[in-house]
Amino acid sequence: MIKGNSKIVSLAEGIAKSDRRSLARAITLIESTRLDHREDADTLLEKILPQSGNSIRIGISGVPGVGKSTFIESFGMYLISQGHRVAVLAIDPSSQRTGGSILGDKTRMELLSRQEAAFIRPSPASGTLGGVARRTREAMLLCEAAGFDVILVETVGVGQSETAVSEMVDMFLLLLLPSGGDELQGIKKGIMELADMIVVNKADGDLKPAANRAAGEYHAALGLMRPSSPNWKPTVRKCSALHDEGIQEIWDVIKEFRTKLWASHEIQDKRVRQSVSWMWGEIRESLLVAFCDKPEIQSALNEMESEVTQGRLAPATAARKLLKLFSNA
Ligand SMILES: Nc1nc2c(ncn2[C@@H]2O[C@H](COP(=O)(O)OP(=O)(O)OP(=O)(O)O)[C@@H](O)[C@H]2O)c(=O)[nH]1
Repeated sequence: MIKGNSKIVSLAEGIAKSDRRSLARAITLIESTRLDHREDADTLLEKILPQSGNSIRIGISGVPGVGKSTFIESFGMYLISQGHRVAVLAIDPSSQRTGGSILGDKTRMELLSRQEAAFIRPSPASGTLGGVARRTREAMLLCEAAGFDVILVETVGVGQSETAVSEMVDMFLLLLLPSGGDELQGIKKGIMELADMIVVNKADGDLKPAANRAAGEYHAALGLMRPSSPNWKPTVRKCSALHDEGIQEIWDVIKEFRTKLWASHEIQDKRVRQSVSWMWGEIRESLLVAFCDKPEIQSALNEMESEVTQGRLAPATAARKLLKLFSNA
């Protein structure tokens, strides 16, 4: 117990001094599924919580190949040149299936990963989307406590993970390719609706005219949607991540977003809502785990399922019987 505590104290001190090794070790601790590690992680999070929150949290999404890592490298290097400290986290749904992460690995952002003012962490490699999102949120708090003032949370454009990311950030950026029309059809409307800014990447060379057209089409498409904030109309920008063009303009938009929505208290309110819904998500996840772990439930589950399958028991009745077993256990 004492040993555990002194470890936590030294981790917290390391984080407060922006020590990257302490930060990396702390994230490994919160990613652990061991019960004693979880308790240590909770103690650590409680300690660092007052130092968290001083950042702009930005979600970045886009289909594979749109240039996310090129963009994050270029954007991150620009931010560092402006005196910021940048943490890159990821939520990678594919890593849950394959056990390997395609996002946030260091080789994808070679230049950025060598910077003292950057911290890159791949997606937690296992667990449900809810579990992975939780650990990314916690990593975000730890990065903030370590003095990173811009947090980028990256995800692949496949749907559910975008929603998870949008629920933990202040602003959501959608990266798109310079091909309107067909692609526009392919993008789920729900994802477009999450975007506070659309960035058409690869606006360079032969792709420039297509990027202009695409930007116009996306602008028109956004115009048809009802903005989620009374103080912010989602906007479209073009850039070439490869040639570092348009990057400053994107940061200008982000700063404008932050200034406006901070003044209107929307960012603060959003963070409060996110925290409360995170708490409920945590309760749901933990209850389900506790439920499935109970031996009484495990031994009754098969029978109940087969009763439901064969139509002998209504699903709701089976659920209630199991819940009763759980609360009596
Ligand atoms: N012309 C041009 N090519 C770019 C630009 N940005 C990225 N690319 C190229 O697009 C390809 C994909 O870029 P990545 O940054 O790996 O894309 P990603 O979205 O991270 O892809 P995944 O790692 O598969 O998710 C690479 O060949 C890049 O060189 C750009 O601004 N202009």
